[in-house]
Amino acid sequence: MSDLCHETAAWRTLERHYREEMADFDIAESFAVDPGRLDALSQQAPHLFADLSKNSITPRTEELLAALAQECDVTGRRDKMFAGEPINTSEKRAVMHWLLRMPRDGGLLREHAVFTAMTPTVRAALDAVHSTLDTMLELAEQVRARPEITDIVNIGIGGSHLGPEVVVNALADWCTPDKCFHFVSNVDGHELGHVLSRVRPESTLFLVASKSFTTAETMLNAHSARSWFLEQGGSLDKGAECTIADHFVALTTNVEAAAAFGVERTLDFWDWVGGRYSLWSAIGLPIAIAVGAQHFRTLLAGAHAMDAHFVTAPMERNLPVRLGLLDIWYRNFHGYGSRCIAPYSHGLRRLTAYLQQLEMESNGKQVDSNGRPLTSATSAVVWGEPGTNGQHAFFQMLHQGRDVIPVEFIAMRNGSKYLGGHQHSLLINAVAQAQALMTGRRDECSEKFCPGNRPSTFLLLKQLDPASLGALIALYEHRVFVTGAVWGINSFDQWGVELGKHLARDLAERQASGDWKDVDASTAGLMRRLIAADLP
Ligand SMILES: O=P(O)(O)OC[C@H]1O[C@H](O)[C@H](O)[C@@H](O)[C@@H]1O
Repeated sequence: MSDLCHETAAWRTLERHYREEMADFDIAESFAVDPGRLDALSQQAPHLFADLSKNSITPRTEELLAALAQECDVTGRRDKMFAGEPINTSEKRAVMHWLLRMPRDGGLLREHAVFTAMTPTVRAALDAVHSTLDTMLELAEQVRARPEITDIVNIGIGGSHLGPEVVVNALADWCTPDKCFHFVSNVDGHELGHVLSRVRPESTLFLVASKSFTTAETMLNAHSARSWFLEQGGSLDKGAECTIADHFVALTTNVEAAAAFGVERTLDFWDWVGGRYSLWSAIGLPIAIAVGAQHFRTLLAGAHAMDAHFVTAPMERNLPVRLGLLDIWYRNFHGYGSRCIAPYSHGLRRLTAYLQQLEMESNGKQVDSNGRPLTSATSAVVWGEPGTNGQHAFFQMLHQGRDVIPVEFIAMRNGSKYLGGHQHSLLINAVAQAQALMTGRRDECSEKFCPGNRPSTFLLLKQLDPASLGALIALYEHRVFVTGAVWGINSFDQWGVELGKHLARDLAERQASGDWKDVDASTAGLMRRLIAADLP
């Protein structure tokens, strides 16, 4: 048995199924043929309902995809992750973001082997998780109780930025109205400069969030914030009124580097928390300050419920597995190159950016975890915008363009506390778009013709609350795990990103020395133009 997915028997069967049974498949017609279609292809999962029935699949497709998952040992790989094995092979690290949301007593998994057969190392890690969590939530409550702190500035990028930003935006109804939250990530001075022009040192708390505490953008922004703080009357002197010690907190695994930077208060986490999976760790401090300890724990509980579902639900009713396999079906058998995310929610306006890192940084790889080249395509391009805005922009292409792009609708039955009457209109639009993509407009000719038969998935939450949001994000994490497991890749490293960082450092050194030897003409030419004082 080969462990390369495209060499499995299940893969060949799926190719045949695609060619022979699905070539003329029409989603709308399939509802007439199979009255049980909606029930078979939809399900309840923790905190959300998923309708997969408007996809180009049949129950038979799902059966064959499940056979592929079995042949690729998806559950075996999952169990290794939940046993704390070093499945991030290139960095020799365990992958245990799920541990960050496991209750001390194992919660929903207390009678499952994940908890009962936990190794002493993982058990010790769980203890450390809870002790840091308690400290973090205590600190969050202290900050919430300080009325003089009116602004929280989170300085971080990638995983140390996107998750907290998504959650704080999404949980706006739960956030303290007493404080303003600013998320600074770009090294473009405009971003930090703009924030600093609107805050005062004595009323601002800076959170320097960086797993490595070496990321160039974050370090430059943190140093600039520190200089600004001192220039504006802040002090290094512990006896002073407005001190760095009181106004800067570091969130990192690199405690030494944070101390060297001069931050006294550090919340740490561990190398087994991947950056893009870190919002549940100390990186979540801005969230905890925004929503408070209790709601942060509820966010964790929602994610834990999805973890338990992923670990215990049978394959055919396991939502992360079903969605992950659907992604394989579209990417590898239909050849669709992208997937559109359409959250019908202003609160989720940054979700797509978050998912772009989660999916494309995890699974945008071309070798498997043993370094063998993959001939099958991997991560699709993930893109999108909230509805209904997207309807007035790119939805035209989704309906009538030549490319078929599966769409993911995410909606909440209950809306924001503001202007509740708008929610109905928002939801109707989401459902109508999914319907229009499927049915098209086939009775018209030429310009008005819409082909229809365009797939979509509909995820429905009761409301955008801490528990549902936790479950939704964990659902995506595990779905990415499933696709990565089928492709056999290591979803937890990011060597492509490292290349860019390395070359940026190299160019900075060359700029200082003026040595452009062995640098391609375009790169050297651009650098010379950047340096030239008399740029035309
Ligand atoms: O948290 P940091 O160590 O500063 O890293 C921030 C980000 O850096 C890089 O872009 C990595 O590819 C991301 O995965 C990471 O989240």
